[in-house]
Amino acid sequence: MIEVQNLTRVFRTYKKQPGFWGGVKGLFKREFEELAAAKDISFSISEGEFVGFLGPNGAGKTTTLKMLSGLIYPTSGTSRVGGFDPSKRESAYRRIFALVLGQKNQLWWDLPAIESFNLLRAIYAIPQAQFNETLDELLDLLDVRAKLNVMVRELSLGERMKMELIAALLHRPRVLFLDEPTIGLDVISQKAVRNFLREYNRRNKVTILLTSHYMADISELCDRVIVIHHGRKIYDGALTSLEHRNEGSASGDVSHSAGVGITRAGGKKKIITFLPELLAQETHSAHGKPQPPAFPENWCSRYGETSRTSDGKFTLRVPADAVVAVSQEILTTGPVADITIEDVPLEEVIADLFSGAR
Ligand SMILES: Nc1ncnc2c1ncn2[C@@H]1O[C@H](COP(=O)(O)OP(=O)(O)OP(=O)(O)O)[C@@H](O)[C@H]1O
Repeated sequence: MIEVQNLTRVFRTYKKQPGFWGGVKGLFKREFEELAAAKDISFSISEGEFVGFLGPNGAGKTTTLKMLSGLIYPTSGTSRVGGFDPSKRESAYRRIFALVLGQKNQLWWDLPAIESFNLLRAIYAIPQAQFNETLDELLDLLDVRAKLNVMVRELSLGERMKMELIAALLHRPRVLFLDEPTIGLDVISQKAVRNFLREYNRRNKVTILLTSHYMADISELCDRVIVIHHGRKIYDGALTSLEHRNEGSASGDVSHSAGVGITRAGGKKKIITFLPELLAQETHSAHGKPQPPAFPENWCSRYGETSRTSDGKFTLRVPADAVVAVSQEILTTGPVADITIEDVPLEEVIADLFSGAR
């Protein structure tokens, strides 16, 4: 459905010197700076796929989505979406895709959403019966029927985003480009939008490319992610494989743990956090005799990647296949008030990937 080959976009911007004289100088001698916002990006996406498009601020995500939507021309490279070349801006192409920019509105601010929807029906020449049916389905899925006649400017951010999604989907696009659709929304609205997108993708087999800085959006919706950094693609594959990349060097340090046979084999890592009990007694003497703490400060230094928080909790990163053995060792070493085992947060995995690319 989406084929991108060596897509590149270079922006040329005027570098103005500071101050009044800098401005005057610029009238006679202009200095330009070139920035490749997207460099040689290639990927292909099949019909019905829901793909996360990740990258830090300024990585080139919006620039790529704008090229795929025909809003800006590529400097070089080609793309085809649903068989169309977006840069030709054909009317037939506009009917098969939609772009939702979380930070921009396409609804008229001073009109109720229904008025904008009716206008879009006319623009896309959507047959009335199809329009009614689609609108009905979307209003139910997004639960905003009661807000249809409220001025857009009076809607909450979450309600407005839901209306923006309806506006984008009225013409039943086959491809949906979503640029941070949950930005600024509270957790409940984020969840509602995510549930909607999952259900809509499942029901209609729409191909979706989603950018978001909220990793919950990505982990809940996308099986595959494409990651770009400084305009270049640095990862394209399954989200689970990306999570498995956080196996790294530290896992090797765990192998010589005293009582536990921990393999060096990579695999996904987990975080074990525990709070030793009776912290107060550790540093005081019982019956006049000094008690060595069950978990001295350096207790888990053998585990390589460990730390201790100011509230006394130990945090260990261990290979997933060592979690049971390490937990058992912790629980037999001394009394523990609390213990949790978690996956390494996706935010951290992605941040590691970015810093590696840098
Ligand atoms: N019209 C433009 N003229 C000049 N430079 C631009 C233009 N649009 C984008 N850029 C630059 O291109 C780079 C990529 O911008 P882009 O908006 O694609 O990043 P992004 O990955 O979407 O970032 P964010 O997550 O912050 O939205 C940035 O350095 C930006 O300043």
